[in-house]
Formats: sequence, C-alpha cells, structure tokens
Amino acid sequence: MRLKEDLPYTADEDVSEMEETVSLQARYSNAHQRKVVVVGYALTSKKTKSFMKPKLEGLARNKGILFVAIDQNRPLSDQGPFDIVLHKLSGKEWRQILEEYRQTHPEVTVLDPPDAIQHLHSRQSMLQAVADMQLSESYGRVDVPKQLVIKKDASTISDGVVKVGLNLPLVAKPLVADGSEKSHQLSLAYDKYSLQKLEPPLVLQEFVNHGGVMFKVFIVGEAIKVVRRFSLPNVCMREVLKNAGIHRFPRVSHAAASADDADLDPHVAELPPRPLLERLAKELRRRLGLRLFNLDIIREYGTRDQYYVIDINYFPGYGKMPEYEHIFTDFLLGLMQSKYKKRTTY
Ligand SMILES: Nc1ncnc2c1ncn2[C@@H]1O[C@H](COP(=O)(O)OP(=O)(O)OP(=O)(O)O)[C@@H](O)[C@H]1O
Ligand SMILES: O=P(O)(O)O[C@H]1[C@H](OP(=O)(O)O)[C@@H](OP(=O)(O)O)[C@@H](O)[C@@H](O)[C@@H]1OP(=O)(O)O
Ligand SMILES: [Mg+2]
Ligand SMILES: [Mg+2]
Repeated sequence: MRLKEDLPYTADEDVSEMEETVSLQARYSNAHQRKVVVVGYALTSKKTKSFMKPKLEGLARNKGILFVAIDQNRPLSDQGPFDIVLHKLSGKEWRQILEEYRQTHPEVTVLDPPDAIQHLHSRQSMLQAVADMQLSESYGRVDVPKQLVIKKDASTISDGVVKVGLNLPLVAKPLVADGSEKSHQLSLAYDKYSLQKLEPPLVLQEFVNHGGVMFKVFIVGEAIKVVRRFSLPNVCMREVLKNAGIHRFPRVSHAAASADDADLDPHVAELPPRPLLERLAKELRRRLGLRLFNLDIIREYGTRDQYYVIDINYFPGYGKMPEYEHIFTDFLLGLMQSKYKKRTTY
C-alpha cells in the first residue's frame, strides 16, 4: 500500500513533532519505497472507543501509519497484509487464531504474544515476575504484598490466612483479571471470621498503607509515563478493630481520580525515582515478554523507598495517558525501523 499524501492532519500543536517525525519517516519511507505501516487492530468496542481517537488516527496517518479494523468474522490471513497486529480480546478461540497467524505470518509483529498476555489474566501469576526479580536496591526496594490464593473452599480461608501469617485488613481480588466487570470487583476484609463469606477463586492481599495515592506506570515499548491517582486511604489499627465484615469498594483509581494536580503531602506525592521505574519496566518487559502494559505501584506510608507493585494490566487505558498519540505512533515506527535494520544486517 502506498502513502497517501492527500490526507493531511493539521493540528497546530503537532507541527514541531511532525517535523521531527517527518525526517524519521522520510528515512524509513525511502528505504521502503514510501510504504505505509499497516496496523490491524482487534479490540473490544470499549477499548476501540477509548483508544482509536481521531487525533491518534490523524497523527498516525501523517506519520505513514494506517490503522485498519480487523473483521473477526473473516480469516486473518485474508485481511491486510498487516505489518503489525494490535489486539485486546479475550477467549480461547481468539488466542488460537492469533497463535496460528503468528506461525504462518512470522513477518507480522503481533502485539503482544497471546501466551504472554495470558500470564496477566491470573492475579496469581501476574505479580510473580516482580516477586522473582532481584533489582538492585540503590533507588528503593520493590516487592509485592504478601498474598494467598484461594481456589475453591471459602470455609478454609481463615485457617489459611492464619497459617500464612497475613495481617488484616486484606484486599480480596477475583483471581481472574481478564478486564471483565467482575474481575474489577474488589473488597476489603476487616476480620477473619467474615472471610468465609468471600467467593473464591480469589487472591487475598495484605493491605499496605500508602497515603491514599498510587502511581500508574504506563509502558509502551521503551517509553514510560507515570501518573498519580487517588487510591484507598490509610487504614489504622483502631479502624481494623472497630470495623468488621467484608466491604466492597468501587474502582477508586480510575482515570477521573487523577491526583496529578492535587495539593498533597509532598512525601506522599513524590513520584518513584525514574531510574527505579526504568529498571523495573525493563526487567518486566523481558520477564513478561510484553511491550504494552501498565503497573500500579504504591509506596508504603512512612517510608521513603519501600514500594509494592499491586497490579499489572495488559493494554490499559492508554487513551487517557498524556501524549499517548505521540508515544504510540513513535513506538510503532520504531518497531518497523528495528525490523528493517535486522533484515538489512543479514
Ligand atoms: N495491596 C493493596 N494495598 C493497598 N491498596 C490496594 C492494594 N491492592 C489494591 N489496592 C487499591 O485498590 C485499587 C484496585 O486494585 P487493583 O489495581 O488490584 O484492581 P484492578 O481492578 O485490577 O484495577 P485496574 O483498573 O487498574 O485494572 C488500587 O488502585 C488501590 O487503590
Ligand atoms: O478507563 P480507564 O482509564 O480506567 O482505563 C482502564 C481500561 O479501560 P478502557 O478500556 O476504557 O481504556 C481497562 O480496560 P479493560 O481491562 O476493562 O478492558 C483496564 O485496562 C484498566 O486497567 C484501565 O485503567 P488504567 O489502569 O489504564 O487506568
Ligand atoms: Mg489497578
Ligand atoms: Mg488490573
């Protein structure tokens, strides 16, 4: 497919960025006889709405990238040809289709491999990579909260909690984290007798006080963007003793809960050190085999450098990430460039 010159996108704010990328694109285009990068996407309608915004498509077009919706009712091989396939759909059938496509079309970059994504669909395996990691501690310690997985029998939960030595309160999270409404339904458990009311399969995680603010670290290939979001407030011992039962809580740290401009205690607001996030992101990219994800990280209240990763999401809400259009399009061009470089070095 050839680059169409007749589809200009003219937002003023993008002019300097465009100049910069034009040279990148010119080099790439010369090498490829001005070939357009065709990106097929298979996303849920919710994700398409939040991600495929006109500004993204317009900027992409000016950089020589064309987004094409994949028709799930037709064989993938009959569509395209694609240079890159972007996807976030669940289900075994879709995974199989993609796996087969990856094998028969090794020249296409599939973002990301279905097996690697599957790893994040269980809250049991999701944080394993962080737990296994031996990051140097020069910029802070990164751990995961102590947790217990309950697969079936709710009546055994309180014994399990005592045995493992989990401290109350506990955050109860559905084991499956597949992006469904249900997978985001969390609750706080204040006493061990009520734990039997929970519905397995689930993960029980120690609640870590963090001053009511968490950090969302968005990763797009090698690019990192971190934002502050409001989160659950600290829970003191007195409250634990005073409260009882299981309390469902709503989605506290969604995009509208931005704390970037809030007037906060500087000890709570301070972002995790950049070198720490860079090392963490690099190591997770390698261990998870993923390029598109975000992680939720909190700093234990009262400490300067004790961090906990509490959640990792595949293809998160990039549509609300500042400058995502630029970051994402540069990432896609970078992918094509490195692919081209690899081919020419043989
Ligand atoms: N171990 C913990 N200690 C303290 N607060 C926690 C803990 N785990 C979760 N939270 C709080 O609960 C919120 C939701 O938890 P989590 O991020 O695991 O859920 P999720 O549904 O997977 O979220 P997302 O929408 O990011 O996918 C967090 O943003 C944080 O405010
Ligand atoms: O709407 P938000 O900004 O909260 O984005 C959320 C995104 O919704 P979107 O699909 O509308 O983008 C969710 O997608 P599904 O898993 O439900 O498919 C999920 O990825 C959350 O982790 C995102 O929260 P984030 O971690 O990025 O803040
Ligand atoms: Mg989260
Ligand atoms: Mg999550």
